[in-house]
Amino acid sequence: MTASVTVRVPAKVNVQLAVGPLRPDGFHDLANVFLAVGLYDEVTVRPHDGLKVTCEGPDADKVPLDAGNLAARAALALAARHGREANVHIHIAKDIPVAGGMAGGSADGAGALLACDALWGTGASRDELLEICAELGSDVPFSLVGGAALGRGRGELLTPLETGGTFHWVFAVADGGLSTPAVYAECDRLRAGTAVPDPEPSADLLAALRAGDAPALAAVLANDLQPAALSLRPALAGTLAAGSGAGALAALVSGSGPTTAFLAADESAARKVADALTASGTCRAVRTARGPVPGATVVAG
Ligand SMILES: C[C@@](CO)(OP(=O)(O)O)[C@H](O)COP(=O)(O)OP(=O)(O)OC[C@H]1O[C@@H](n2ccc(N)nc2=O)[C@H](O)[C@@H]1O
Ligand SMILES: Nc1ncnc2c1ncn2[C@@H]1O[C@H](COP(=O)(O)OP(=O)(O)O)[C@@H](O)[C@H]1O
Repeated sequence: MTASVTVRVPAKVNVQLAVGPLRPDGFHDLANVFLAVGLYDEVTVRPHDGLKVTCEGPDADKVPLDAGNLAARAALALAARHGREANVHIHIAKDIPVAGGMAGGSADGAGALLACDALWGTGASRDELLEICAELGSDVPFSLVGGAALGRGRGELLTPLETGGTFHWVFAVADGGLSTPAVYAECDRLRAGTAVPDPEPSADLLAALRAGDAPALAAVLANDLQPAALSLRPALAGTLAAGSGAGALAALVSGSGPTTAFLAADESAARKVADALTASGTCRAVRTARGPVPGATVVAG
């Protein structure tokens, strides 16, 4: 019997996040172009008497360890579908910033799902796993799939995208998180009274991804949630300016923030931007990562 299974799952940055009007169900239709980047959480599951979640890492104290944890919810959802108990100890080695707009919770949900499927020998199909992911959260399917993808609907309906190369990113991690629903609500407030178009992917952006052309991608990066994140956290403007001033090709808020993302021309440019951001004192931590990278992957067990 397998003693444990470990799954590695990447963070994401949204290279385009076009947000449509508020839907009656409280969500927004999106054109959400995801890129998986090489910052990872690792989720390990092993048999246990009952369900237990533990977490280690610099942000571990901010992660809920009860049944609200997305990893626990994933295990419970898979177990319920297959008529078994979720008797499992889930351990999360967390490196993705918490509540940072990089889908760390979603990563843990997708990771726990894949890990439990392997541990229990459930043999769930890819489609079933994706269906459970979509029930857990809008971003969870992408954490399973990785690479680059266009998310339609509330972000859960994925079409894989071709990429022609590797993009070099720098991430400035802010002090504290931002609540995703609060950022969407602020976006609605800021746009009240204006006509909000249906969200559409940018053809130029998809072409830049396909070509692996960083300057072309930089010219069209777009996040409709950025004004809302800046409104709730005005200090982020200073972080964006610090990275831009250090030679980043482009700077933007990652998803709902407050992590800010900087696209660099190459690895050495990324290093310079990272050093300048660290020296600027405008953020808590600085990380570099490349993308695209694969989605949730079993690495042990
Ligand atoms: C903004 C994005 C961009 O990729 O991610 P983050 O930057 O937070 O990581 C996502 O849309 C976040 O996806 P996720 O964090 O999975 O959200 P969910 O759990 O599905 O929804 C949480 C809440 O966010 C709002 N929400 C989410 C998705 C969506 N298309 N429209 C929304 O309005 C709703 O208020 C919802 O109740
Ligand atoms: N495994 C998890 N890791 C992190 N946060 C989680 C997890 N499960 C549930 N959460 C909750 O989800 C919220 C959003 O976390 P996260 O997914 O890291 O950020 P974001 O939605 O900005 O990408 C957290 O504040 C926390 O309350």
